Amino acid sequence: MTSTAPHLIAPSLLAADFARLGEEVAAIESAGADWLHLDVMDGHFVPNISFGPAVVQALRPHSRLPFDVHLMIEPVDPYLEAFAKAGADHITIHAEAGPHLHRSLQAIRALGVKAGVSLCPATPPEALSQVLDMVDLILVMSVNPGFGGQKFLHGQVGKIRTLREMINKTGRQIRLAVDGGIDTETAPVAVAAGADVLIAGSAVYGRDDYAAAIRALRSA
Ligand SMILES: O=C(CO)[C@H](O)[C@H](O)COP(=O)(O)O
Ligand SMILES: [Co+2]
Repeated sequence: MTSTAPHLIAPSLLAADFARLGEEVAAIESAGADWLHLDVMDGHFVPNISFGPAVVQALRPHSRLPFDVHLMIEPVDPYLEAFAKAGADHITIHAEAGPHLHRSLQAIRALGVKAGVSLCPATPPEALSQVLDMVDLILVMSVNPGFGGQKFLHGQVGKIRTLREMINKTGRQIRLAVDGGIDTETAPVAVAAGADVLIAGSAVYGRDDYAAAIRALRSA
């Protein structure tokens, strides 16, 4: 079962040149990206540290693209307002990042931001069965979160398929994103399973020609 919505390409800033972030954000909009994916890592929930709300806020004037903020942090609740104020359009939290997923999703919605929830590779799709009415976006991690440039875990494809079926049954418009190891070989696999947002770091920011890389993913 595939999605009827147009597929979106969301380059991940994690693979950009951190010394030139403003230019990198503007360049990816000109290259035809649909969203900008921003990976926030805390060195606690994941074994890496990236950037926080101050960087998101500094980048906001450089692009009109929707800012898709992927929070790999624990706890999340104390930081939601800061990311919303910084200019996040979507805030995605991890189902594994605390015992009160429902409360955190309520808090995101109360901030007027689209609410997303992400699943690590070891978490089953059923973890979301009680919150499907509260989410605008589901993000399947096809690598273990924390680093760019890892290999796509093909064992996650069945989960993408199951989540597509769960989403279609709701009748709600919920985007299904796949994040990690997406390139021209794995993008068609993810889309065939039902994904409609492709998040790609190395396969876009790791290339010289961003527009060509985005076109290649779109047509793959
Ligand atoms: O959330 C992430 C890592 O935790 C990144 O979004 C993801 O890994 C993108 O990088 P790549 O396309 O290079 O795998
Ligand atoms: Co991400």
